[in-house]
Amino acid sequence: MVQLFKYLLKSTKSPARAHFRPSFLDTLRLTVRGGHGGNGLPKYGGVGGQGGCVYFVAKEGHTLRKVAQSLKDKRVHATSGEDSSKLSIFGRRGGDQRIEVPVGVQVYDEQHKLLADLNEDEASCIVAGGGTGGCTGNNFLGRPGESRIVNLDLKLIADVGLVGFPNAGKSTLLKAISNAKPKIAAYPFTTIRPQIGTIEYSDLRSISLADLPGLIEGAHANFGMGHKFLKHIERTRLLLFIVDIFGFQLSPRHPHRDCLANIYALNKELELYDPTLLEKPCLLLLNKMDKEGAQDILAKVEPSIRDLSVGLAECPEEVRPSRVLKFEHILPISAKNATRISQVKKQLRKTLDELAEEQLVVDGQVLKEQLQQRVGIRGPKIT
Ligand SMILES: Nc1nc2c(ncn2[C@@H]2O[C@H](COP(=O)(O)OP(=O)(O)OP(=O)(O)O)[C@@H](O)[C@H]2O)c(=O)[nH]1
Repeated sequence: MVQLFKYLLKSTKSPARAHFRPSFLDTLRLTVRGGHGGNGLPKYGGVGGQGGCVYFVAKEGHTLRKVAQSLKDKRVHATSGEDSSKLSIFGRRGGDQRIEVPVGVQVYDEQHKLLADLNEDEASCIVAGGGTGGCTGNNFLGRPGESRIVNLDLKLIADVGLVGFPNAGKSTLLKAISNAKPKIAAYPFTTIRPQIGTIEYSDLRSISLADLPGLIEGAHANFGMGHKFLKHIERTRLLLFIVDIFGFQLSPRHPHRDCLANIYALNKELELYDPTLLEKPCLLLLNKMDKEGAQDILAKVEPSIRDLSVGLAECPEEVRPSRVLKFEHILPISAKNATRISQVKKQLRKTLDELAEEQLVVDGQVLKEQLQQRVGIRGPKIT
């Protein structure tokens, strides 16, 4: 009977747990410890085996949730090195612990010092070295391995980051332009976790587009879901801003901001979070152009959007940025009716290709300088 009750309770609890469990995990804290070095054997000058180390390897498709599930107590220990013995003068090395983590993970120590940035497949780093084996230098006593607490912080890597306030139409655009299937509803904060879609082109090239939800005024100060999503923008190469042409009001307690004020507010949020974000190339989409009156608003605000510094003085002080964005392109669209979506697709591709070309030139220049330094003045002339 007791068993039956236990079983029934378990079966009623699990759906609720599953419902409340946040499905997107982007930070994880682990305790890692390298193996102890084995002891040496003074009589024969035997050397103990080195302790194994703990290392992380980035794997495409892996998630932090999988890591958390595989390490129940969030502790990882490598095994100790073998002691030296009469039969084995050199003790065997301890076994390493390999932990697979998602691509895009940054590893920090307790003092928030960056230990490694695993931003490509198969990138790896040692997070806890093994202790040295006992030998003459340490009185034949093996040393303990390194031990520390590490924080894994996942920052998504996408070519394009979609930046906009709630209800602007980010999910609708993502659905229209890519293979993603986000949830769409007529109320703010429908999207509660980052969504990534892939845009495919006829020449088989594809680019990734991340919808970064939860951006509101004050997000830079961690208001709302603040940094949880803003941090993902850092890893994108291009920012795609999207605003509702009719403006946005977060709640009846907040002021209604028109489309131009929203652009300034987005500008200010990024500036306060990390001013270097303003240096990224950016495009602007003015959404919901299918609605009545949209064309009139567009005609009125377009000149001010083309040069944001012009209307800065009239912008409400609380959303006034000190440095304004310069959009490379401005496109009025209707995400709902898929109007001008193919143009957005083309423009994204064009801008990213241009960026890649510029990067190629920079990389070439760096390589040339490195070669010149290595070969020196007596080597062959590098042109
Ligand atoms: N008329 C019109 N409505 C649109 C358009 N794009 C989106 N909407 C509507 O605007 C509402 C919000 O759209 P979403 O795509 O969920 O907006 P979001 O920016 O993802 O919102 P959050 O999930 O809160 O971040 C929905 O009711 C959409 O149907 C458009 O081009 N025209």
